[in-house]
Amino acid sequence: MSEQNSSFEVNFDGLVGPTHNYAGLSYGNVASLNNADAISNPKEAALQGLIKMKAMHDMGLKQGVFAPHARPDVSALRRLGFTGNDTQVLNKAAKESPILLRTCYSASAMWTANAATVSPSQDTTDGKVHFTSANLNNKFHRSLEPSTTSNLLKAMFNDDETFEHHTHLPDQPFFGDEGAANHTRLCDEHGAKGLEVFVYGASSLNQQIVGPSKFPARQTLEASEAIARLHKIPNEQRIFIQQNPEVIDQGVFHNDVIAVGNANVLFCHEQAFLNQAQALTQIRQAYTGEKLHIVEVPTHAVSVQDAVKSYLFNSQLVSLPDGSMMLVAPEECIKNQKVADYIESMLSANNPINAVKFFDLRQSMQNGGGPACLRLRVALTQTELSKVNQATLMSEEKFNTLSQWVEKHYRDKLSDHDLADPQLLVETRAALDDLTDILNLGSVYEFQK
Ligand SMILES: NCCC[C@H](NC(=O)CCC(=O)O)C(=O)O
Repeated sequence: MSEQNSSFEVNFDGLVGPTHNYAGLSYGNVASLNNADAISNPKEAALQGLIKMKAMHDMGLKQGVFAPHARPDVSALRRLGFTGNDTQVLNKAAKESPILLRTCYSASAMWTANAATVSPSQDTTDGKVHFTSANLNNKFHRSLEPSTTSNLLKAMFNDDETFEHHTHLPDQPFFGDEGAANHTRLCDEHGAKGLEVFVYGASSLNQQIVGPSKFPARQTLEASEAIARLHKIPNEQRIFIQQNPEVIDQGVFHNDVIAVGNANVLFCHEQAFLNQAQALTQIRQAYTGEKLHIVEVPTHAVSVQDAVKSYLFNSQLVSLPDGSMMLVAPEECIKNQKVADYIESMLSANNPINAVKFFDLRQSMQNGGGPACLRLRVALTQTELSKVNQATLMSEEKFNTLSQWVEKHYRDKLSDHDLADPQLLVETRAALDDLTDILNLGSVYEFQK
């Protein structure tokens, strides 16, 4: 491959929105439920995210920014029967149903691993990069995301010859889709053909497939199959694997809480997949690259409970420009002795992962989102990268502008009580109006149309 058209993985991180709060909305997500009444700090949350983005950029990686959504979602509240002007709608909702008000205030779009599934041009028969926004219909607050996500994706990847955008799958549990959190791509290098691994939690049609019994399976096989079809991925370049229903019941609500892939490495817990030995054999057989490394973590080293608490597998695994591989982990991993010990032993063992960097992402972690949840990966060639909206790419200058923007517009404390304050809506709209200029997005929000 010529230097001119070398390929990269670009991570588009969700910029945490000004209404980041803890509302306990995600049944099956242990952190979200445990922190239901905590007071959030949106300013700190956004800055923690920006520091990670800047650090990735400084390591020579390609880094992008994904804008937050407009919250509160006043039109969702209107659709639910709250009437009057914006202030009246908020007042009525605060009085009649504080929980609905919380859902419409959620900043959950920050977890862009759930924004969409992306297939790079090397994997698609038409040679385009395909995007399907996730319908996220398992949780009401997240089901509000797909149309704005599509607007944003189109404003970021705005070139019809290069990028293909698909409408999210029908808004129905039958096609429950949580985006890239249940999808990974294995390949010798980012510019090579990949094997796309789709991980589902249950099937809507096949009753033989037994899902979890306590917590919901958010991704269905039928959704994953539809996406593989939409993205024009040849049969031999895709595989569908079932997540272990027992770990979903222990709080592994997305596959990226128990496994992460990068290039030719799959890093997973030994209980990640149903019938794991067989599942890994299938993956090995389907892999057409030269060498696949599977780093499987045994339960005696790290229990499922420790994996859920520390978010070890929600680390990002990235290939650095010098060809080495780094684990980008949440700080919670050092605080857990077993996990810290495991990481140390893994770095010196015979596998491609040879460095680790820890980040303080506590504000996001407390809602169940680690480093990998916060980013959407898009593998692009140099030419494709040149077609991306350049204002959405991270640089020293962009980092400074965005940090100042956060300092100017964000509150440092948000509790349930604050959500009834109509001033918060005014503040968020002013912030997002500024942001769409900074990121050159045009009018992507309903309130701007
Ligand atoms: N990939 C990480 C997603 C985390 C997200 N948490 C939330 O929506 C919590 C929101 C709250 O409880 O306020 C979820 O569960 O989908």
